[in-house]
Amino acid sequence: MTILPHNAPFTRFADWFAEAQASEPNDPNAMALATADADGAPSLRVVLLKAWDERGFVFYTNLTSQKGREIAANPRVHLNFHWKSLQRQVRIGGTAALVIEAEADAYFATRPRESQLGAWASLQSAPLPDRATFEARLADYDRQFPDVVPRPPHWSGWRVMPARIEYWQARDGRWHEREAYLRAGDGWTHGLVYP
Ligand SMILES: Cc1cc2nc3c(=O)[nH]c(=O)nc-3n(C[C@H](O)[C@H](O)[C@H](O)COP(=O)(O)O)c2cc1C
Ligand SMILES: Cc1ncc(COP(=O)(O)O)c(CN)c1O
Repeated sequence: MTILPHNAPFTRFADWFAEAQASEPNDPNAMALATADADGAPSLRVVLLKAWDERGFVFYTNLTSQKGREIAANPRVHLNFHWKSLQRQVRIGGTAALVIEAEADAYFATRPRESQLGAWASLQSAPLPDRATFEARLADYDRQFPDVVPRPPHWSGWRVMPARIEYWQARDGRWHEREAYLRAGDGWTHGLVYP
């Protein structure tokens, strides 16, 4: 099998993502993120892609959330983009690693103040007794940080470093096209998959 250059699967991602950004009415960067707990039980939720390059695909979240705890214990994850109007799906399987502090700080600084305060006030995935409790916590942090809101230590980014990337394009009669890239050393192997 041919070994393709290191950037081979990413040029297709660049094309498809640009087309999704031009055509999807909402959140073209939304992707489902699957994690598994220590017993192998899967869980799935949507997060937003905030950066990507040949190193991987970055999203930000609370590190003490369910997903944060699961990834810390088992960094093997899966991502799925479904661009409905383009009838396309991209599946990315790989391993997550925390972004460096400076990268997380730089992204956090671009977020609206309300979102920054939310990152402090939300004990993401923990039970919330009532909405007023969350609102009181938001008000507390609003007072605590009258100027710049620093990035909370429990909030950062994960970069999913892909081991497999599959591109799926719908075709008439369900005769879809599937093309998979598998990491092989410094490069990638590539092949078609039955629909
Ligand atoms: C379109 C969309 C985008 C979202 N983006 C994020 C995100 O980037 N980071 C995040 O922590 N939660 C995001 N959420 C909320 C998550 O889906 C989820 O509810 C939350 O992270 C808690 O997940 P967990 O309990 O499995 O950790 C998003 C939800 C939707 C519907
Ligand atoms: C709780 C939460 N955290 C983080 C994000 C990431 O996006 P942003 O940084 O644009 O808020 C989202 C997006 N919906 C979110 O809901």
